[in-house]
Amino acid sequence: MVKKDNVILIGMPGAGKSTLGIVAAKIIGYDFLDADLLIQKQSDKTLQKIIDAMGPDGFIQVENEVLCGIDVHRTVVSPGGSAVYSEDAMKHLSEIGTIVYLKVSLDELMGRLGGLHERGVVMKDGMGGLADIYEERIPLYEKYAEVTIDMDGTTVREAAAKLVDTLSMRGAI
Ligand SMILES: Nc1ncnc2c1ncn2[C@@H]1O[C@H](COP(=O)(O)OP(=O)(O)OP(=O)(O)O)[C@@H](O)[C@H]1O
Ligand SMILES: O=C(O)C1=C[C@@H](O)[C@@H](O)[C@H](O)C1
Ligand SMILES: [Mg+2]
Repeated sequence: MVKKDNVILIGMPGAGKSTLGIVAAKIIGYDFLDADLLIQKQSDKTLQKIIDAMGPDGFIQVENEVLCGIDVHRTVVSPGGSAVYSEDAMKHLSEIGTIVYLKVSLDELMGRLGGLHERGVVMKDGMGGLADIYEERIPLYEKYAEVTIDMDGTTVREAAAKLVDTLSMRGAI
């Protein structure tokens, strides 16, 4: 059986997967892997270029393949917010780690991101903005979450502490 010794952060763009992933990894002595950077490295293109060239579905396919190939131990993994569109990838990630959903309200995300300008996100046809993405994805984050942490109203430092405390209490690290 594969050892489930990683921590996988999921959640909306701007939920803090990348920001908290590296801070938490330092606190608990794990490695850190930002899967967005892995996609860029393996494709030799920026995320935005992949999305522009292949469209949302093409990007999701690339992301799925890259996530399925992740083979790490004692690592905090931060995929992009769109990872939950890929069933194979989520199956693989849930086999190698504990899936932690960083739950942040739409209001708080709006405040953090100020909309979606300058931030490459997978926006399917007919979607108008962050609220549409939020509505479509919340059931997916909830479906895959083994642990859910409400991060509204926290500073980065408080959120990192909350993440580490929760993981420790759950025996996930
Ligand atoms: N409590 C908090 N926890 C995490 N990030 C916070 C918090 N409060 C504010 N922020 C800010 O919100 C942003 C989170 O962005 P980050 O890139 O980490 O999100 P992400 O979940 O990795 O998104 P993506 O899916 O696009 O990769 C950062 O600018 C960070 O400084
Ligand atoms: O949530 C999203 O749709 C995305 C988030 C980013 O991290 C990247 O993975 C990509 O730009 C898509
Ligand atoms: Mg990120």
